[in-house]
Amino acid sequence: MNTINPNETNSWKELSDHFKIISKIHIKNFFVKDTSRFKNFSLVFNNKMLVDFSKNNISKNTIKLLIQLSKEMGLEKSIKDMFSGEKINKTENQPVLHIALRNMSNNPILVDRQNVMIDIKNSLKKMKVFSNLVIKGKWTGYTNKKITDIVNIGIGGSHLGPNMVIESLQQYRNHLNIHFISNIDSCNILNILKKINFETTIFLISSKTFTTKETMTNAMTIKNIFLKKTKIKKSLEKHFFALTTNVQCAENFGISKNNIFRFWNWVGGRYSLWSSVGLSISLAIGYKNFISLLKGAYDMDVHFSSERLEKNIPVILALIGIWYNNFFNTETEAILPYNNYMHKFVEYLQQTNMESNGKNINKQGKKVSWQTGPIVWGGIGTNSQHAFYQLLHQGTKLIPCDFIIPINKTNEFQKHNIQLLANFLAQTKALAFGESSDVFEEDVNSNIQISNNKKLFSTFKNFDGNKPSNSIMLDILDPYNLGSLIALYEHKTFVQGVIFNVYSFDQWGVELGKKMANDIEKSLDSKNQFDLSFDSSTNGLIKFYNNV
Ligand SMILES: O=P(O)(O)OC[C@H]1O[C@H](O)[C@H](O)[C@@H](O)[C@@H]1O
Repeated sequence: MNTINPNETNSWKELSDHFKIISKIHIKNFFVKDTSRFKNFSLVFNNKMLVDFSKNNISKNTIKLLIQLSKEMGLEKSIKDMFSGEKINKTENQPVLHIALRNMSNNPILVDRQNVMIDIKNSLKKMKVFSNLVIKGKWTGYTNKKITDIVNIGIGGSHLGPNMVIESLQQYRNHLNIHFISNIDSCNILNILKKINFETTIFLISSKTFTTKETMTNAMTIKNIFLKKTKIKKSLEKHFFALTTNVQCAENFGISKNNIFRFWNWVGGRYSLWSSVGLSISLAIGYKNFISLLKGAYDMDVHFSSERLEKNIPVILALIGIWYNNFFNTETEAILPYNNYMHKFVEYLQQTNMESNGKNINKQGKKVSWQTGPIVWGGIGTNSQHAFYQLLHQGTKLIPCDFIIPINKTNEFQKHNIQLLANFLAQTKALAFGESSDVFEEDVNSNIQISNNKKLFSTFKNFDGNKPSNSIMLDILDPYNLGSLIALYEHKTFVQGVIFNVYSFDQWGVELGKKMANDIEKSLDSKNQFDLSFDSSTNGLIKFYNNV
């Protein structure tokens, strides 16, 4: 195991010195000095994805030093360890093998000397058969009607991935309506109940552990309402399914054996959309498209595990992220997809990144003295341009951005597509290069007496530029490219975790809140006379609730 901290490496010291030079250079000057800047700082994946990282505060030497850092932190070995099924999730004593779920090669992947590919292939077969039956109307409900609606009941990784993929791939959707119940807030259930007919709806209870409170409470409520209506216990067999690693708990809940779609403990919750947790995806867009999604991710896995670091897209994006996070001390990064269907992408990435690398203890159990995972946020373009871009352009915070756009030339609204692309290009250009306020003077309303205030007025309109961004262009938004894009961000997160020297595949930070919620829930039970043995704030809030 690597035992070095990033800030103890030689590269870190070199990068700190290098930062003092680079931080004084405006991005536009890198372009002046190097007329082949785009060529030198962009990579193409499979002729389908272009990653332009030229509009960053980096030189060739920056990349060289960052790669040196990754080598000192043992990145190459860490990649090998993950792909060969080593138990790299040490705090849970598990391998991390979402890459096995999309392994399209014939190579076996071993966990405790067992080839997991056999179970994975069987699971895929089961998903294929079931998806086809439902889509073709051959799986019917308890009154023999065809299925029209699917409700996925799950939260966190058992919700965000499938929800994001299904939203992003709207254009590949079939006739099935897909709904998600995730929140314990009863508004969520009530809203979905208004839309569905139990006779034609199936429920996928999606939970790796099958113990998550929200999911179990929601599933039990739905089951009770369902049985009240059907009055036949056997009707559950036609309508209730489990996507889980915990077969026993699913059976105890009343799910029949055949209706359990298994996956395994070595799949992290936030990396589980490739497993049976993706059943809602396979139902929504068809099994063939689900396989294309996996294939896109697999090709990115091959690129990530075999390409040299200098040309490795997830590695380069991860290192640029480290450069800002740890040397420029930026606290956040913005993800800005220019595609309306991708409106759930940021929410999904927040879990991937922030749950993985939001850690303050290193692999040796010591408090870190360097910054770890950034705050990930963002929104879709062009809407966000009219909401928060003001701060990106003229605020006091430096926010590195990823602009993402799938090219769209096919539909009849070409004017819209062109305007969308023009905005995408204009924003990254404005951020990087800025513009002197003189350019705007001719726009100034002639009624305004600007002569005295001219200087003052123009400062408000000044764009300093020098704001970094990556541009990611996809040749189309299809299952294959979306798979590649998701895998790219998964691996970026992994690389950063290696460099931060933290364990990226556990999430102990979510436990305390869950435990406290259980204790407080008991005290809210009126039978217990509102136990007020907490701190004065919690007690005060409970008293207010009690008196309303
Ligand atoms: O799939 P489940 O076991 O129900 O877990 C659902 C989610 O809850 C947990 O609190 C974790 O923070 C997530 O990583 C996980 O995806």
